[in-house]
Amino acid sequence: MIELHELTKRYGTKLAVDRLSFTIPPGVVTGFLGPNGAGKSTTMRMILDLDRPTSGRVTIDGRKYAQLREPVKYIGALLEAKAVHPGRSARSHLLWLAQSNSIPARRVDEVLALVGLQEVANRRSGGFSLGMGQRLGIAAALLGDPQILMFDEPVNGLDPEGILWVRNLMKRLASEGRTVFVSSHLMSEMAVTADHLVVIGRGRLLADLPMTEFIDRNSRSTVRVRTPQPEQLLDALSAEGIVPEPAADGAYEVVGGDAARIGELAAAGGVVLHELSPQRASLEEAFMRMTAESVEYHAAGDGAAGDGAAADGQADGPIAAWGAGWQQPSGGKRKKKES
Ligand SMILES: Nc1ncnc2c1ncn2[C@@H]1O[C@H](COP(=O)(O)OP(=O)(O)OP(=O)(O)O)[C@@H](O)[C@H]1O
Repeated sequence: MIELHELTKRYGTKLAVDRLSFTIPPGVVTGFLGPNGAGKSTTMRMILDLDRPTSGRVTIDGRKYAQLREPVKYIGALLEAKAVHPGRSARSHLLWLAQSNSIPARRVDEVLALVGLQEVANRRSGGFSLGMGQRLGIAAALLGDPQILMFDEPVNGLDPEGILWVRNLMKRLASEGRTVFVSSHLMSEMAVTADHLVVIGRGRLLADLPMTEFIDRNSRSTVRVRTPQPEQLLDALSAEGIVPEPAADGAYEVVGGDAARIGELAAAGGVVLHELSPQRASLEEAFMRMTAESVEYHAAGDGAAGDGAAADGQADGPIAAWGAGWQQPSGGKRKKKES
């Protein structure tokens, strides 16, 4: 388990991480999301004692990183920056890491097999593709067989097969009872990998809750209805004050509607339906709505928070949509990128 208590990092006048407090529990995959510059890497670096907090603290199973004997056996990490000498082979890099952390050499071959790099284990890592480099970084993180794993953008540069492999690896590690903390810009991937989400914006905690709750709380649920008898449908629904909105493709949408009730009303009115489908927002839409106010840079002319942003995902949109379990980020209007 990793615990952050009021963790803060200031670089000169820049407040990169602002009093972050949250717990990363074992047994689940915890996703770490935030717009560019939100402070994710800085937070991860402080967890690993690579950056000194300005104030606040991090504990790993109740202890500070510096108090851990042989830390790689407690916590393994893949950070974005590659830390491998390009002239070294994958095997010699891992052997060097193993020797300096009293890990038996046979573990090197185990992790090479685990990440699928056996065949290139003796090649110079300088010639590795981005994806192979990621696999080597993951192998290094797993070397000490730690109970806690942290991955910053692990699927970066991986092909679809590699992405699937990382997804299954994360899930397996969590199912073994390990703590798995992972950041990614690939929302669709995060949506199917993480069980729990921690979202930050401008260094501050925006949300800390299960994935499904994050999406449900921060999205507009709608029911799509398609019929060859639109007038009869509108009549049938109006009996209960339901007013569908026409969608661009000829269907109708009922915001906050109950699909079962709509179906019953349509049936009672003898209305033929060609479609009746509840719509669930994607993680990307929910994320865009929630972080719209805390994005550090937007392209000039970027009206919405992104393609997935709902029309009402502005000013009080994401704030109003959240209950007591989240905090409003500091700062006012979005900053436009200067060109
Ligand atoms: N060494 C540093 N010196 C000064 N400012 C820094 C330093 N490292 C990070 N920052 C600033 O702190 C803020 C947080 O950066 P950080 O890299 O942690 O964000 P991030 O969420 O990981 O972003 P990204 O998703 O783009 O990787 C940014 O505004 C960044 O410019």
